Amino acid sequence: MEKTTDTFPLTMNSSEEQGTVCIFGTGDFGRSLGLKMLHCGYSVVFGSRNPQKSSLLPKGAEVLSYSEAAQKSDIIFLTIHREHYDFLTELTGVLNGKILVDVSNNLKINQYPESNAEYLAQLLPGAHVVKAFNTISAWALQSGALDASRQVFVCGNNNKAKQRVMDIVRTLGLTPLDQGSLKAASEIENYPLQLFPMWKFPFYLSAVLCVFFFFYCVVREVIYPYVYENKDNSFRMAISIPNRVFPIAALTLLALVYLPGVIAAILQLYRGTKYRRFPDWLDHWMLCRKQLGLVALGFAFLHVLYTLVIPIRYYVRWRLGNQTTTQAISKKENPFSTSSAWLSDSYMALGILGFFLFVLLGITSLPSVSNAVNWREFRFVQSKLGYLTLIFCTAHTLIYGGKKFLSPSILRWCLPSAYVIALIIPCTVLVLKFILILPCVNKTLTRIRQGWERHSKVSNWH
Ligand SMILES: Cc1cc2nc3c(=O)[nH]c(=O)nc-3n(C[C@H](O)[C@H](O)[C@H](O)COP(=O)(O)OP(=O)(O)OC[C@H]3O[C@@H](n4cnc5c(N)ncnc54)[C@H](O)[C@@H]3O)c2cc1C
Ligand SMILES: NC(=O)C1=CN([C@@H]2O[C@H](COP(=O)(O)OP(=O)(O)OC[C@H]3O[C@@H](n4cnc5c(N)ncnc54)[C@H](OP(=O)(O)O)[C@@H]3O)[C@@H](O)[C@H]2O)C=CC1
Ligand code: HEM
Ligand SMILES: [Fe+3]
Repeated sequence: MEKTTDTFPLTMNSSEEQGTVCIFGTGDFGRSLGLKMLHCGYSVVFGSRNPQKSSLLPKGAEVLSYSEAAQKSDIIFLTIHREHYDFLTELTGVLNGKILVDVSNNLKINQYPESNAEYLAQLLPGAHVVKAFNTISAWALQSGALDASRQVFVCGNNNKAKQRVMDIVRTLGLTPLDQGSLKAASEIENYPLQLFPMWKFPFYLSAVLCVFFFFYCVVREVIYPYVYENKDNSFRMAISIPNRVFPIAALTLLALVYLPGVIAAILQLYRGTKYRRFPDWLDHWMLCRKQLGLVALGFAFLHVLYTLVIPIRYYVRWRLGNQTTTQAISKKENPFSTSSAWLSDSYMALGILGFFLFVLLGITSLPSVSNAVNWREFRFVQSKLGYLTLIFCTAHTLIYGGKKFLSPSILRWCLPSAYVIALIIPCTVLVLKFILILPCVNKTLTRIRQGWERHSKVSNWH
C-alpha cells in the first residue's frame, strides 16, 4: 500500500516539465543524479571539462563547458571533489546570485578546518550555497533508495535557496530534513564518515570481556591441569572454553544494558531532581543500550549453537562410552539422582526461556516492529520483559553453578569458576532494581520523574 504513495509523484512528474537544472561534473555521482532528475522530468545540462558527449552520460542530457552550462540554469549541483573547487572562482561572474548545491564528502572526519560548503561560500560570496545529498550514494540514487538512505540533510543560509533544493529533493522521491544554516554543514559532512558510532563502545567492551574470560579459562582449564597433572587439555580451547566465554559475555552485556537505568535512578534519588544533566559517560552509555543488547543477543546465539553440538562432540561421546564400559566391567551402576535431574532440567528450561525472551527483545528493536507498537508497548517489552530476561539468564547460570558454587574445591590457584565472576554484575543489577521498586523508594522516584524537586522551594526561582 505504501509503495503506491511513493511512486505516485514519480509517475505524475515524468509527464510534467520541471525546469532545467545544471550539474557540474560528469563523474559517478553527477551521472546518477542526472539520470534520476531526467526520470523525474527535469531537463539536465551537464558542465564538463571535455564537453564531448560520452556514452556513459544519461540519454537526453546536454553537455556543455562549465561556463556555458552555468548560464542555462539558476541552480547548479556541484558533483566535483572539494580539491577541484578552485577553478570555480574563474566563473564568479556567471555564478553570482545562483544556487550552488554542494554534495561533497571528505575522506576523513575534520579533514579541513572549515566544511566544504563553507569553503565554497567563501570562494563565491555572491552565490547561495546549499549543502545537500552528501549522505546519498550514487548507487542508492540509481537503484531506488532504500528506506534508511531516503533522508537528505539540507542546510544553507538563504532560506529561498534552501526551499528550492528541498522541493527538488521531494520531487526525486526523497525526504529532505532541514538542518538549519550552513554552520550545520560540517556535522552533515561527518555523517557518512562515521563508522557505526553507537557500536564502538559495545564492540570494544565485548572484545575486552572475551579476551579476559578466554585467558582466565585457559589458565584454569588448560594451564592448571598441565602443571599439576601433566594433562593436555588444550582441545578445550575450541568449544568448551568459547562456550563459557560467549554466554558469560552475553550475560554481562545484558546486565550492562540495565545497569545505567539503575544508576540514573540512584542519581535522581540522590540529587532529588530530574532537571540536572547526567554525566556524559552515563548519557552515552544510555544511548548505546540498544547496541549493547544486540551484541549480547549475538553472543547468546553463539552459546546456543555451541551447546547444541555438545552431544556430537568426540570428547563427550568418548567420555560417555568410556564411563559405560567402566561401569559394565566393574558391574557397578550409577544410581539415578532426582535432584541432579531437577537441577539439570531447570537450568536448561531457564536458559531456553531466557533465550526466547532475548530473541523477542531483538525482534522488537527492528524498526518495522518498533514502529508498529506504541510507546507503552515498546517500553513494556524492552523494560519489563528485558528484566525478566535478565532474571531468567541469571537464574540459569546460578542453578548451573548449583551446589558446587562457592566450595573451595572449585578454586584453582585461588581463582573461582568464570561464571562466579560473571554473576557479580547481573546479581548487583537485580538487587539494586529490587530495592528501587520497593514502594517507599519507588514513590519518591516516580514523584521526581513527574517533576517534583526535593529542594524546590530554594531552586524554584532558577
Ligand atoms: C536484544 C535487545 C534489543 C534492544 N533493543 C533496543 C531498542 O531497539 N531500543 C532501545 O531503546 N533499547 C533497546 N534495548 C535496550 C533496553 O532494553 C532498553 O534501553 C530498556 O528500555 C532499558 O530498560 P530500563 O528499565 O533500564 O529503562 P529506563 O529507561 O532506565 O527506565 C526505567 C523505568 O523508569 C521510567 N523512567 C525512566 N526515565 C524516566 C523519566 N525521565 N521520567 C519518567 N519515567 C522515567 C521508565 O518508564 C521505566 O519504567 C535492547 C536490549 C536488548 C537486550
Ligand atoms: N560517488 C558517490 O556515491 C557520492 C559522491 N559524493 C560527492 O560527489 C562529488 C563527486 O563524486 P564522484 O562523482 O564519485 O567523483 P568522480 O571522480 O567520479 O567525479 C568527479 C568529477 O569532477 C569533475 N572535475 C572537475 N574538475 C576536476 C579536476 N580538476 N579533476 C578531476 N575532476 C574534475 C570531473 O568531471 P568532468 O570530467 O566532466 O569535468 C569528474 O568527473 C564528490 O565531492 C563526492 O564527495 C557525494 C555523495 C555520494
Ligand atoms: C536455548 C537456550 C540455552 C541453553 C540450552 C543453555 C544451556 C547451557 C548449558 C548446557 C550450559 C553448560 C555448559 C557447559 O557445561 O559448559 C550453560 C551454561 C551457561 N549459560 Fe546457558 N543455555 C541457554 C541460554 C543461555 C542464555 C540466554 C544465557 C545468558 C545470556 C546463558 C548463560 C549461560 C552462562 C553464563 C553459563 C555458564 C558458562 C560457564 O561458565 O560454563 N545461557 N547453558
Ligand atoms: Fe556508544
